[in-house]
Amino acid sequence: MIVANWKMHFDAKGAIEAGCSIKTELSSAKVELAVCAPCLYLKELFECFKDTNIKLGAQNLYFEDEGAYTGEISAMMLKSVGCEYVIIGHSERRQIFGEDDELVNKKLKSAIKHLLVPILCVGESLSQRQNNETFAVLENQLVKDLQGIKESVIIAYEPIWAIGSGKVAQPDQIFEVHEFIKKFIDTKVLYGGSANPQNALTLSSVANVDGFLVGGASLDAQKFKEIVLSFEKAKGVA
Ligand SMILES: O=C(CO)COP(=O)(O)O
Repeated sequence: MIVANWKMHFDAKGAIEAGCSIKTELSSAKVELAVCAPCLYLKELFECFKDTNIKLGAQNLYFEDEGAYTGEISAMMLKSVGCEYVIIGHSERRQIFGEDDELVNKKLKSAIKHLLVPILCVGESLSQRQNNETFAVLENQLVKDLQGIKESVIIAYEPIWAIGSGKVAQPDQIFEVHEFIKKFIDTKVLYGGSANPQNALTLSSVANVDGFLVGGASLDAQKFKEIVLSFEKAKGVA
């Protein structure tokens, strides 16, 4: 599965153009694809992607269904515009917006209640990796974030130091972390962090990489397509 995380990019016209390009380039892809777009553009993208294999996702939600929560968007709302996936606990939300594991857990439960498939992001910072704390950090996140949750949640391993930095994690680093996560929860584990057309084949060759969560390179349909094709080639699904 390959997921685009557009983050806070594009105006309305740009988002629809990017969505249409992805549709043109990738409607015959064999792997599962999802585009996690800014909420404003979801409804129009839903129309664009209908009758294709490209699914729609959001990048965040608030855990209550409705109420006096100015500026927030709920799982119920996302579902009503055709979302099937939602990214939860991205490191940018944890670091910039102060989301803690308790909040992430509530958000996951709300997504599941409304039949959205959550993509839970976990990952260590550079200093945590340098201090050999990677597995302790991941275990702590997984235990707290997934408390009381048995339903299928997709996990994205996103080392914070690799996000948007051009510093991609090495295959052996990814392999051992994905193995650790899969021992904890039997589910798909995606890799995220500077995945691009140049490194996609190497990263896809890591046996327990079940896909990617792609930031920067997903803004360009050609680059996104090259990542998808490399993944299909490496996994023998082309
Ligand atoms: O944060 C990411 C995806 O959620 C990764 O972003 P980049 O692919 O831009 O490094």
